[in-house]
Amino acid sequence: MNKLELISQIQQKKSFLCIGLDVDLAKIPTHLLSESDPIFEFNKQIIDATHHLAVAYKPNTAFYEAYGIKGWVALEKTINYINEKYPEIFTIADAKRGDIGNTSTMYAKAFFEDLNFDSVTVAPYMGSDSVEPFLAFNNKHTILLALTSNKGGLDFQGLKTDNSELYKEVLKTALTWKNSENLMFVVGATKAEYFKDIRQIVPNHFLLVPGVGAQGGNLQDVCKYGLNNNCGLLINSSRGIIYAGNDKGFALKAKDEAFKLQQEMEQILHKKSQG
Ligand SMILES: O=C(O)c1cc(=O)[nH]c(=O)n1[C@@H]1O[C@H](COP(=O)(O)O)[C@@H](O)[C@H]1O
Repeated sequence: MNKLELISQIQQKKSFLCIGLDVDLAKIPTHLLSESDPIFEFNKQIIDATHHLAVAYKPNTAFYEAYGIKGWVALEKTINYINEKYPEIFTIADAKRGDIGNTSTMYAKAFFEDLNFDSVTVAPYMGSDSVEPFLAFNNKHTILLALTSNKGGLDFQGLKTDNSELYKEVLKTALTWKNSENLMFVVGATKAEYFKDIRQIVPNHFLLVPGVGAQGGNLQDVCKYGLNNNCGLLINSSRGIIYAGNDKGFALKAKDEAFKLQQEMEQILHKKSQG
């Protein structure tokens, strides 16, 4: 999917919501556990109930890898289901990869070619030749960790270099890499006060913003400086939406939570369009 298609979906749905499919068998409704593939069944019902409110889904691969082959099969079934039934939706493999060049190429093939995700999250720590193999894929997007939502995110990302903080150097340097137009950046919703500075360095790129909901990030605070003229934000909530209910009506509860965020987003987009 290209960026224009993503922007057009945001405009049509009046939403920039990304739903995180972080499936934990200990948290899903118990009646699903007798299904042959409880993880996929859970995802399918969540997706069917929320696809009109969300523009992206983000399975975090940890929640699938933890269940071995069965988990990986459920991940494959989930991405195939989204691509076949809701091809307009932007998909994110949250895998936080990055390695020496030839290894990164294989990671990129796994997520972009074999599984056919639109994007993958990547760590910048190993530098240009660990990220450029991902950027080489046409119409695929590499979402680079810039300033993460967790408390320890500042341990290294906030370190002062000779020039500025490390996360700012990551943003500036990444812009010089080949095919940098295929980049998006992760900035945590819990770091709303940093968005003004970040938008000065990357005014046009999309930012994936996790941390709304369970981690306490605030949508309005993020949007104050995070929005750009194309919206430029994908706001993720995982637990806050998918575990809103845990009985037979869980998908409807998830829909209600997604609807609340979508309504807030619609108002924010409307206000922005009024100047
Ligand atoms: O890359 C991510 O998506 C990510 C980056 C970050 O800085 N913080 C963060 O929470 N995430 C992921 O976003 C999701 C947040 O989930 P909830 O806190 O349940 O909404 C999880 O899958 C995290 O791994």
